[in-house]
Amino acid sequence: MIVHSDEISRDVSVPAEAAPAIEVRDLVKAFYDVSGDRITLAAANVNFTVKRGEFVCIVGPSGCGKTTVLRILAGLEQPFSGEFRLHTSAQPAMVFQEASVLPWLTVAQNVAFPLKLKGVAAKEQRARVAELLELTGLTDFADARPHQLSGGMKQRVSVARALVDDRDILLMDEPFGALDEQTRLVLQQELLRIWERTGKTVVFITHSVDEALTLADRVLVMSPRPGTIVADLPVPFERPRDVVEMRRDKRFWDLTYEVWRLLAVSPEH
Ligand SMILES: Nc1ncnc2c1ncn2[C@@H]1O[C@H](COP(=O)(O)OP(=O)(O)OP(=O)(O)O)[C@@H](O)[C@H]1O
Repeated sequence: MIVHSDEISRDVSVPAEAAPAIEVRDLVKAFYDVSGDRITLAAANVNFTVKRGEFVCIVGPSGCGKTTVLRILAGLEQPFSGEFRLHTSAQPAMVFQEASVLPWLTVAQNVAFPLKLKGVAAKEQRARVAELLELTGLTDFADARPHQLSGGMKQRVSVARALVDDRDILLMDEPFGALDEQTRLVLQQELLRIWERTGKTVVFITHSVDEALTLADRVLVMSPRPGTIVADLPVPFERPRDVVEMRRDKRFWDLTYEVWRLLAVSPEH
């Protein structure tokens, strides 16, 4: 889907002076094995800040601790040491690599689920779900069950559900990693359009350098395990972005090379 500039309802550039939404300081995470005598150091001295309304991608080799950092931010893991602050009153919303849809519910019921848990009135639920189905292109599939959907559509349901109760921070762990390249590109464009409209703060993990440069305001590069941030690269492309057109820009390939070089020279542990 091509985004036209008149569809954009807000200025999508993040002002340099924007307040921080997420602050991570000297974060360390270790896991103990069942006998408690062997530890795996998953992340070491992780430091970064994400501004309000910013889209930040984290890339790094497999096992370097990306998911661990995200799970700590989501409150699903405790850090070993260090600290983090989320400047928001609500828990962040999370989208995982595997679309976590409930197979016995329809698309609309899946999206409504967080509102139902909160006891939101039925009329308000219906209005909000209709809005999110529209935003994610699922209106015609409101009554479908997950087994009738493609992988990309299931992931759209996960994104809609993560946005339905309007939390400020969205944490995304390789949400498009299991999809084919073409579906992935379509969903990247749609995610950008949604982000441009909603102004969420997004932290997005990916193995794909290409995906990170397509989406992010900044790319954080992690070293191999125990992962730490080795580079924090601004991505200069103007917004709104067209995920296909931006590949004509030489800066895209220069940055791709730079990130790959950083990933290649990170010392193996
Ligand atoms: N619950 C756990 N118990 C023990 N070790 C764990 C646990 N969770 C993660 N680890 C270890 O921590 C390290 C970092 O894992 P993590 O899943 O954060 O990496 P990742 O960068 O997200 O990897 P990938 O890109 O392959 O998904 C790995 O060595 C992993 O085996």
